[in-house]
Amino acid sequence: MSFTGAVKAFGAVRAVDGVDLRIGRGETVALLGRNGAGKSTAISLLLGLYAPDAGTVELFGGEPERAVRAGLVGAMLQEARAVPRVTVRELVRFVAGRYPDPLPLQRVLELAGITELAARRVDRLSGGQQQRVRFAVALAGNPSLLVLDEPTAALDVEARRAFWESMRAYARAGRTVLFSTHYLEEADAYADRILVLDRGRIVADGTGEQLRQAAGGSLVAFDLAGRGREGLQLLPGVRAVEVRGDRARLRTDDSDATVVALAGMGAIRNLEVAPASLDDAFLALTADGTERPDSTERPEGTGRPDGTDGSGGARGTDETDEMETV
Ligand SMILES: Nc1ncnc2c1ncn2[C@@H]1O[C@H](COP(=O)(O)OP(=O)(O)OP(=O)(O)O)[C@@H](O)[C@H]1O
Repeated sequence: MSFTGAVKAFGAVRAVDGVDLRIGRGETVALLGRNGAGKSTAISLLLGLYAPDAGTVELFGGEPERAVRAGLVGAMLQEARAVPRVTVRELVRFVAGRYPDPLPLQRVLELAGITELAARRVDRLSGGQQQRVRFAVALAGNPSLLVLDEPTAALDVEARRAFWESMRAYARAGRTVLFSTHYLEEADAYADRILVLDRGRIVADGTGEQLRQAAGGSLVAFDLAGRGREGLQLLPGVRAVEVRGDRARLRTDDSDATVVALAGMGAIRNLEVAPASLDDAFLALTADGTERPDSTERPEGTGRPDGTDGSGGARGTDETDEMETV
């Protein structure tokens, strides 16, 4: 799948604002971004629901619509209204029947965790149950690419865990999965690659670890014990300083150097060093302040992920042409 300079605007709002992107076969990719960042619009472009105003979007080497019609894509969108009167089984069977090589019905119901709901009417299910039915509908055709827009938004903790297990089982068989989410920990745990979208642009592209690095590798916290914050910003490695009450938190690229400098100042009361969380990374990447990289370039330290098997080393952008693209 590829986006090349893709733009989609609604009046003055550029919901997708010049996105360049390639996703290879077999990748599991998370799309992260604040409300209104452009995730759903990007997904709609990918599925051919919108045509780009500028640039191109390709799926399986051609127009998205063609790939969708050929049954290569299964999608779970945010606001599908339940079809009245049909049962879960009837709906899933109907959808599966429209694909050339569907999964067996029982398998779909099992993967979506709705075996016991099969005889129930779709329009009488709870929000979370309907969401699982939408997942079943997306899976039914055994698509090569699964696109999921906030798939776990209405799910309880148990259903969420079951959902991710099924998604993983599906992805393990070599399928490509693209999902959007607001849950950073889900992106970190289940995607090999995280794309952060902000105001219609991709501001980061890498593994969770790479994003954490890009945001500033570590957090160093200590008690100010009455001293001021002056000079902390200038300590080696420090990128950002936050003071709450008597406690200072420094985001640093080089925690060793920062700690040595703090020790030299005698500022080591209740000293703590912790890796930056993905939340920190996300906030740094999408904040309105100066910390946000204000171009479409990847922030330093991010790049294409090296996959999760640890065998391949980092994939440079210059190799992307060799990637087998969805
Ligand atoms: N059909 C539309 N008409 C007008 N504006 C739209 C339309 N769809 C999206 N937008 C605008 O485009 C921007 C991106 O919206 P989009 O739904 O893609 O964001 P999102 O990242 O999916 O947000 P959320 O996390 O809230 O679902 C927003 O400013 C939104 O208001």
